[in-house]
Amino acid sequence: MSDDVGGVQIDLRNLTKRYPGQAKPAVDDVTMTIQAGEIVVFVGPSGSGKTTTMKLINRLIEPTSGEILINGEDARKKKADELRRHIGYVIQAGGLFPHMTVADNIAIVPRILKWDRKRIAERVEELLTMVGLEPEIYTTRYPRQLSGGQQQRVGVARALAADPPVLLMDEPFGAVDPITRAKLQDELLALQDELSKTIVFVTHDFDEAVKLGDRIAVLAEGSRIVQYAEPAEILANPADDFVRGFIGENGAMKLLNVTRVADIDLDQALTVAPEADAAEVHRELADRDEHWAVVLDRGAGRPVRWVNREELADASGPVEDFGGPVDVTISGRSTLQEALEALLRSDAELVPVVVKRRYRGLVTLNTVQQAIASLREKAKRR
Ligand SMILES: Nc1ncnc2c1ncn2[C@@H]1O[C@H](COP(=O)(O)OP(=O)(O)OP(=O)(O)O)[C@@H](O)[C@H]1O
Repeated sequence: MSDDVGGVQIDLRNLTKRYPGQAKPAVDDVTMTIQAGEIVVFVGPSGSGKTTTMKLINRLIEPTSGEILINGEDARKKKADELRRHIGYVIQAGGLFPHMTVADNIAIVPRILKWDRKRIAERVEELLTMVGLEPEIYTTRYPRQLSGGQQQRVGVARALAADPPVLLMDEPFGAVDPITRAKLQDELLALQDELSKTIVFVTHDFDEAVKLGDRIAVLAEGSRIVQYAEPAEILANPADDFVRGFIGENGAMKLLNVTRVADIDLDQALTVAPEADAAEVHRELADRDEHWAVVLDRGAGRPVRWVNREELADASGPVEDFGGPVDVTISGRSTLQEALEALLRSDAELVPVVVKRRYRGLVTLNTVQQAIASLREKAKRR
């Protein structure tokens, strides 16, 4: 995420919504802080109150009691219309007006704000480009002439029109096929890298929450917050069986997917120069009771070969004549899942990690296992 945070903090304080005629409140005394520039995902079963909580933020629904502070200011003290101009809102299938062109849909808020024609046209063009739709083709189309994914992109463009600090997204990608959905998710993350809005995102899909969320709020009935934490922490240490139920069977695999190689303790094997004496390397490995050495090239510090101790028994001459070439390396940005994939794909028992072309350490099956164990430990201590 960029340092330049475009979003603002949102505070919900003892927020309650009781619909008329309902025995239980849909939102029951919810208190939480949504930090500026973060994507916070609400996940929870149908009827838990996710949508109601979201609509309380832009006052499409008025609370029965409690407070909503946006950038420290009481949302209820503002005119609802005025408030909504600073909060973009995206719903399933984009929620576009069918009788308006793409350009007119996007221009709704700028027109209310009385921008001049030229400024609006420029903004529409800029936004369409930003969401990956060619302005020349799409400005004059009507929503029915667009695919589901394209409608969704226009919905996002419309929500961003007046550059609001806050975006509310209510199951925006629920109505598109899985491939388009994954693409839209990637696009949202790329946009967010640039814009750093404060985004509240509702979904019932835990995998979507893990992919998009800086933080996930797992909600139960009454919008009760069962756990509110970073995805890795929830995966490593689910608060209870309710959260575990949401994660599903393969929580450990999902944890591999949200953990980056740069953030774990790597194995540190002996590193040697290509011309190092094989017998000496063997002795040193035996002394250290280690199995592998990594040969780094001269100067650049890139891993070029790996050798194991057994191969070096009775060997003589330069170590570069032994062992095998390093043909797979991974970067610090890779996920543990990608590291595991690389390990299983290659014949090697280890995969060197290379950051800025320099060797940093190794990933082995043991490294992966240790990393998961230590993530769990850390999450428990919190
Ligand atoms: N306008 C309304 N009048 C009365 N009850 C309502 C109204 N809207 C929602 N509810 C009730 O409030 C509770 C929370 O609904 P809400 O739509 O916020 O849940 P949700 O978690 O978003 O559900 P879903 O995932 O199915 O969209 C539900 O019990 C619902 O029946």
